Amino acid sequence: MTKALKIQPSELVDFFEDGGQAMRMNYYPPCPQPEQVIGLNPHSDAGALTILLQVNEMEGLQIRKDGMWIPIKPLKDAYVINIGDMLEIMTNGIYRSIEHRATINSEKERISIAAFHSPRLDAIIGPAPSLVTPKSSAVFNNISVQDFYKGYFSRQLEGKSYIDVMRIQNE
Ligand SMILES: O=C(O)CCC(=O)C(=O)O
Ligand SMILES: [Fe+2]
Repeated sequence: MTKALKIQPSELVDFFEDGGQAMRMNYYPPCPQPEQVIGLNPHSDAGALTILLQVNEMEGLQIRKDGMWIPIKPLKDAYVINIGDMLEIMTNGIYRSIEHRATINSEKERISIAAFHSPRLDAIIGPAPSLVTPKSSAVFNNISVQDFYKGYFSRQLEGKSYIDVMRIQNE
């Protein structure tokens, strides 16, 4: 990733030396009226990278692309890798976090396991210094990882609205 971005490895890698991994298992029971409910509200993940397994290969995960919801069909033994908000901030918006949601079906339960990877909690994250140039100014403010999570978990999941709070406003 640092090669692709043409930045020093230390500008990304050091943040993950004592980084965190958190895991969530999601169980979505079937519902006779699936169009009336949502499994997981539209959101982007807070951390840097998420590795997601659609355990029993039931459809339900959708990503938002150009304003449309696109289903991500489960592939056997394959993981889905999602970019989270913190990686969007650290790459100054070059890698964009993906908005996604989970829907419910009427026939069978759906199970997924997500592993969220995050910089160490006491780090201050912001756009990598060499991605901020006179031609491409910083798009996001710096914030501590702890404060980022505090803000993220004290709000409702609502698309990508939280990362906008970190955006530098140009008058
Ligand atoms: O169930 C899924 O496929 C998505 C889960 C998810 O987005 C999450 O746990 O953050
Ligand atoms: Fe998610």
